Amino acid sequence: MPTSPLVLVTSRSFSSGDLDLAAELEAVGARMVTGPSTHDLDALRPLLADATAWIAGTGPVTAAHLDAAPGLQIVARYGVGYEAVDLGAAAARGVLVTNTPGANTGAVADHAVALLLAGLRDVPQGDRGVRAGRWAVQRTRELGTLTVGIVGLGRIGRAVAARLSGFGPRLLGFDPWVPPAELDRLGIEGVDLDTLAAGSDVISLHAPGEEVVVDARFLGLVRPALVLVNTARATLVDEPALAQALRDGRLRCYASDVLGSEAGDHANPLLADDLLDRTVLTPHSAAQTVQAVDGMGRGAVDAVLAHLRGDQPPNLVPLPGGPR
Ligand SMILES: NC(=O)C1=CN([C@@H]2O[C@H](COP(=O)(O)OP(=O)(O)OC[C@H]3O[C@@H](n4cnc5c(N)ncnc54)[C@H](O)[C@@H]3O)[C@@H](O)[C@H]2O)C=CC1
Ligand SMILES: O=C(O)C(=O)COP(=O)(O)O
Repeated sequence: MPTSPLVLVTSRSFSSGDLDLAAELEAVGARMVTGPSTHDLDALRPLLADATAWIAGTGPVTAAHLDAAPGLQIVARYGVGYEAVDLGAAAARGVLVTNTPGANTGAVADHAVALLLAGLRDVPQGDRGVRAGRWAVQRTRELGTLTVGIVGLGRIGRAVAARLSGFGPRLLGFDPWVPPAELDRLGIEGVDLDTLAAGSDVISLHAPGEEVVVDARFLGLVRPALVLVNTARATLVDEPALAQALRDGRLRCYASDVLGSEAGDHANPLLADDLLDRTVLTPHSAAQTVQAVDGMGRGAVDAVLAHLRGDQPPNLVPLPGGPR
């Protein structure tokens, strides 16, 4: 192990759970520094210059970040999604990448159901109305009578399906990498994306944010009463097209934990005042439970400690051109 390796931490909630992870790093002689979770390159440059390991938040990890970190050996994503990490650039520089699969599955699945029900049953509108002295109600629909489409049937998508099965809706699913027989076993009808778009009253997104799924074409297929739930990534959605579709009444509600402009940028089209009653938004908080924060921290620190010991870290993300 190099003398006193520097571990850069840029996740919002590292060590805010019950574990003292900073102490675990210090116990092996590592020094820990923290940087902004936005991964602002200018702010990170002086910290990256000396870093051996980077416990990274959801911000971008680009070739420029890696070039600013000549001694960096491992990027341990604190969390699951790694679409913002330039894997090709990491591979080219011999930098390992890990993530923490499963650490926040329950937290995010719970949150998806919370957003789904809030959007379906007008919970935020009701709250605002009561506070303003308005007790007017709109009829809403019961989840058990509806069809829910789940895009992405990995850990979180399946956990959402399991939670929803208690409510009794029909479940449709789209995931090109899960065989139809496997979906059958989970009580989910496997369909193509267009069938899911046209046939669902609620759609919940659980695919990685590597490509746009909800684009203008998709929005042209959906039902006017649709509640669209996104606890995955903003990059799955064409946000300007979605804002326009909500405005035109082509779907009922967007309930989302993720926005293209996070951390206080009010320029996002979905934050327009006239869409207040058609959106339910949370601040990327789906994974922020005590259990998930500990799980993500545990996973990231275990990866860094294994690497510093000279062992293969758990949960290596396959890199382009690599063996896995
Ligand atoms: N809001 C938050 O705080 C959190 C968000 N996430 C996001 O949720 C995503 C899913 O997480 P997990 O279920 O743990 O990952 P996972 O890797 O277990 O599942 C992802 C599934 O999506 C499928 N998939 C890939 N491309 C697809 C496509 N184009 N259409 C449909 N399915 C596709 C894969 O085959 C896989 O089954 C993560 O990639 C991450 O971006 C994850 C945790 C916390
Ligand atoms: O696991 C993921 O991919 C997440 O999005 C978690 O994000 P967070 O650690 O809550 O900023």
